[in-house]
Amino acid sequence: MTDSLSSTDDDAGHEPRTGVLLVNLGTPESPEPRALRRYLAEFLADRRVVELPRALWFPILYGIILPFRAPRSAALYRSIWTGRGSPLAWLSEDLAAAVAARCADRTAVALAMRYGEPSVSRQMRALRERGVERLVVLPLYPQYSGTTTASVFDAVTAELGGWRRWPELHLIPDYHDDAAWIDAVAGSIRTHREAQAEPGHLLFSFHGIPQRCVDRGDPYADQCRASAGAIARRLGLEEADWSLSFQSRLGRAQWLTPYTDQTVRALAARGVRHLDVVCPGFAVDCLETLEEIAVQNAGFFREAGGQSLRYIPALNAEASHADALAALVKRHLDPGT
Ligand SMILES: C=CC1=C(C)c2cc3[nH]c(cc4nc(cc5[nH]c(cc1n2)c(C)c5CCC(=O)O)C(CCC(=O)O)=C4C)c(C)c3C=C
Ligand SMILES: [Fe+2]
Ligand SMILES: [Fe+2]
Repeated sequence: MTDSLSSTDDDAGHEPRTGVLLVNLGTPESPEPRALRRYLAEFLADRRVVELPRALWFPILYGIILPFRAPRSAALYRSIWTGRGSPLAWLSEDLAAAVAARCADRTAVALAMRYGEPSVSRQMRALRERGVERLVVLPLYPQYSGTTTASVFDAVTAELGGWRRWPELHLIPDYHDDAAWIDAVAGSIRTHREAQAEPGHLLFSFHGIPQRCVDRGDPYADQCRASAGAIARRLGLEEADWSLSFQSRLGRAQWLTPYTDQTVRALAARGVRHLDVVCPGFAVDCLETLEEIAVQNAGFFREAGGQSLRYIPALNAEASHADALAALVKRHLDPGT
């Protein structure tokens, strides 16, 4: 655990000890089919992620999806694996350490994964052992979705179901329009584009969700559009300079459109030679950015006649990112500041 609790804090007055739980999605433990099966089985059995009746879904999951997808996904993960393991895991750890360094005394910061380890339960218990009486939960998803954010909150409240004494609990549902976060993303885009000889068209690509979720009231798509609009305005872009699309579709149902793969092909066909792609729904880089965008979609763009697709990395553990998240937590606890 990363924290700023020190031995002298016990004498520091009446402020409750605060815990900040950052939660990301999770990632397989190794890029091997067995680990992928375990990870995907937990992820795709979550009712927040796949809403089909279990009697219908489990035979498809165990009979078709896991046997076919686990080896294929393992090979993709192998292509992005590093000496420190899965990028999502260690980039999230580095981000949590950077946020902890910016938090007040008597504040402990922990990182949990919704699927796999370290689990939400384990990290909540660790914070309890540190004497935390006030808990802030910040899912590392800028835009709220029932499929991601609500699933994190489910895990938190399921763990609390077994606690005699609840902490003072604060849930941060999203930060899609947070000014400091918008500035951080815009600043990163500007820096990357200024380093290019020729400016490109800017594509905002967000992870998709099934259209049905949005039809039933999920605010995710509206928040993605609001984030992209605010970042584009901050950059002073004209409407014609940027586009928005949704990636990572799974299965045959209708997902949010336009799809990223079709969009990059259409932009190339329209004569766009250089395409800058940014994924502001991902706090840190992961399979869906490093492989799906930077490799797979870069290939689609070139096949369709484009010259170069330039992926702009996630904010990861950058100072501007940690500053924005630490300020978000602080403001949530002290709205006057
Ligand atoms: C950023 C927000 C995310 C939303 C919304 C989301 C919805 C969603 N995802 C799936 C299925 C899969 N996603 C996978 C990987 C993955 N997804 C996110 C984030 C969101 N998902 C991240 C950060 C990652 C990368 C994890 C990593 O280890 O790097 C995968 C696994 C990879 C693969 O096999 O392709 C699946 C499967 C659904 C069904 C869904 C909404 C219903
Ligand atoms: Fe609160
Ligand atoms: Fe996903």
